Amino acid sequence: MQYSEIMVRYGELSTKGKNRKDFIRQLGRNVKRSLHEFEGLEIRAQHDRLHVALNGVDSAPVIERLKGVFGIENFSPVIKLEKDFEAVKATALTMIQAQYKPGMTFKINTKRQDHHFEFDTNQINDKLGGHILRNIPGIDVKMKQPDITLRVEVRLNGIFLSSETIPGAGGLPVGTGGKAAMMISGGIDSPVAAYLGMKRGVKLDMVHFFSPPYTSEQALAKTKDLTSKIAGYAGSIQFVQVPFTKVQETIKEKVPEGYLMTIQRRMMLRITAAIALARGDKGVFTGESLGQVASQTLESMMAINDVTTMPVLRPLVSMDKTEIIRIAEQIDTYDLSILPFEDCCTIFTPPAPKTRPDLEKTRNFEKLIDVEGLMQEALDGITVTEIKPGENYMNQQEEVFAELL
Ligand SMILES: Nc1ncnc2c1ncn2[C@@H]1O[C@H](COP(=O)(O)OP(=O)(O)OP(=O)(O)O)[C@@H](O)[C@H]1O
Repeated sequence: MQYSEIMVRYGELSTKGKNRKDFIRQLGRNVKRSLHEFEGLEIRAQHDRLHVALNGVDSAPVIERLKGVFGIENFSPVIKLEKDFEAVKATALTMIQAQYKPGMTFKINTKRQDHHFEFDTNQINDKLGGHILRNIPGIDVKMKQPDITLRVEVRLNGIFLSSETIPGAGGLPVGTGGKAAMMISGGIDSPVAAYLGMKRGVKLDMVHFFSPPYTSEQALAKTKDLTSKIAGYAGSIQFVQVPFTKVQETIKEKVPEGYLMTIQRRMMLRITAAIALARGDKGVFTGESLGQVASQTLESMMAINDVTTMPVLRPLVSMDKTEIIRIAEQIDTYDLSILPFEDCCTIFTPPAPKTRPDLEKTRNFEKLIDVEGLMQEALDGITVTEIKPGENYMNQQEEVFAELL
């Protein structure tokens, strides 16, 4: 069916009073960015709804994209007709026929803005309902929770028909909640935490630590691919890669084994907080949850958090692994995450790290390394890449390997 426009209903932002205007403007920008390659679309963000005029563009791929934009409660593809009631009847029938399966019920729901139109609301409901009943044998009318609701809006500039309400991604438009740094590994959890952070309207810069030659180019490429998946919800994401080999080697050489992991994490958080500050980010997100591994006890979090006053946000803190995996599957990061590439943290983690590190001991052991010097060296080595949806870094790596062979 060739629709003329998609009508988008706002989510939570409608309750946000004075911020409403900013939210609508940001959502408009985000929708434009996510639909940028469809030529001919006209996007108008108005105070109650956002309209995407299709101007002949196929609605199916546009609908798929809109499903990933935060701040949208739901949306409906709409057909706009001139005020010709015969045409309205014919189109209404085609729309319901397209959705009808034996046993289904329907109702017509009319709103009339143009009070000069030849029929009033009840007449329109009756006439269209009768036309459907006569032409689709077996279909029944049901007022409460019918399977199909055909919405008819008689506006000043035409008659608008819609019969489908497609759920949106919910949440708040990315960008309305400020900006933060996200510590992303190649694992299952951090991409899910990133998704949940963005769902609350936060724009994220990804920060990733890698340790060549202990971690491979493929492991780095995999994390970039995960970022590309998440970028589908944000338009594009800045990926900050931080060389971490020297820090890890020094810690391994100088610090007692039980405290290796805690001090490594402190260095990671310190460096991330410095990057965040320099980029105007107001917090650090991680994929930690309570009680999964040694770094994720309250004692451990206290010993690690000690290095910064920036808020450290952990959207997964109370989730079970099965819940996290379910979201990873839904956002299509799971299959990538489980590819077996090494992470710099796991490589240098001793078999028995302290699960309840002591804060004073941690601070004292850390004095054995040159914190400032190592931090500066890592910061001097960072590379920033702009990552867009649909990019594929792992394949590029395979091509490089193929050339070398
Ligand atoms: N190489 C890395 N670069 C950036 N952040 C990292 C890195 N490794 C771990 N982190 C951060 O520390 C958090 C905890 O990592 P850890 O490996 O202990 O747990 P995890 O539950 O396996 O997390 P994930 O599945 O995200 O790797 C990660 O979610 C991420 O936020």
